[in-house]
Amino acid sequence: RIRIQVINPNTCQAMTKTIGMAAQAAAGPDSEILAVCPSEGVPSIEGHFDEAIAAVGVLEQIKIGREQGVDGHIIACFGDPGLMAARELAQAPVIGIAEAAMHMATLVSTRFSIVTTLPRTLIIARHLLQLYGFSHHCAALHAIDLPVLTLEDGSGAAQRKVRERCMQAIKEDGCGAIVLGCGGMADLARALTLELGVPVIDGVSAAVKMVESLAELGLSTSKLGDLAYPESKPLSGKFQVFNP
Ligand SMILES: O=C(O)C[C@H]1NC(=O)NC1=O
Repeated sequence: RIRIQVINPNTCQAMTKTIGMAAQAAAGPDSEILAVCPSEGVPSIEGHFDEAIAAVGVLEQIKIGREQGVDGHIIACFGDPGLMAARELAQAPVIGIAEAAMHMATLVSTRFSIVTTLPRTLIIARHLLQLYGFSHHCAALHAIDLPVLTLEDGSGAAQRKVRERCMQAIKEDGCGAIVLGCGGMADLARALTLELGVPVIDGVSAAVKMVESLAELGLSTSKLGDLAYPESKPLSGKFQVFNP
């Protein structure tokens, strides 16, 4: 039995549910999904400041997951906030949905486009493309120019904008695949793939399959060198939660 902790780094319960359901839909019969979000923090992540705040909550959840003995952790926000810090803290694999979706897209296309939420977060996706070495694989980046939480407002407006932008990207970018740039879009990928006839990739589902693969291969985060457990020192104030 593989237990996978899926962390929505923002504190929106509805989005945590959307993400958890998408993860469960992708999970194999022997996998159990534990969908969580930080007990405190930021309701949505729409920039560098939000990411910095969210990262602490991610690390708290990583610590809890490690104590529960989970077989893998997923950071279900397209900025992959706290990913390397989480890998230092974790024993099991830690995968961010942006890296998962980008890797998957390179396996089924020569170039992919990204569709995300606010224009100001495009720079975060660009930075990740550079960091992960996928800049030359990305044809273009688009934003639907709606706040993240409109994906959970029940109007369907954000979902319609995502569909429009995907169609526009397919027409204009010369891309072979689309990466959905938000954890809250996780439930849209399968229907859009069928309707648009090109791979539309959601990082939550991609990360679930990658964690399952790593777990079954007996691979976990290397503790040799850069990702060794953090140097032990007495943390103070609100960070005492991390003291051993
Ligand atoms: O960066 C974005 O636009 C999306 C990102 N923000 C968030 O709260 N969850 C996410 O996946």
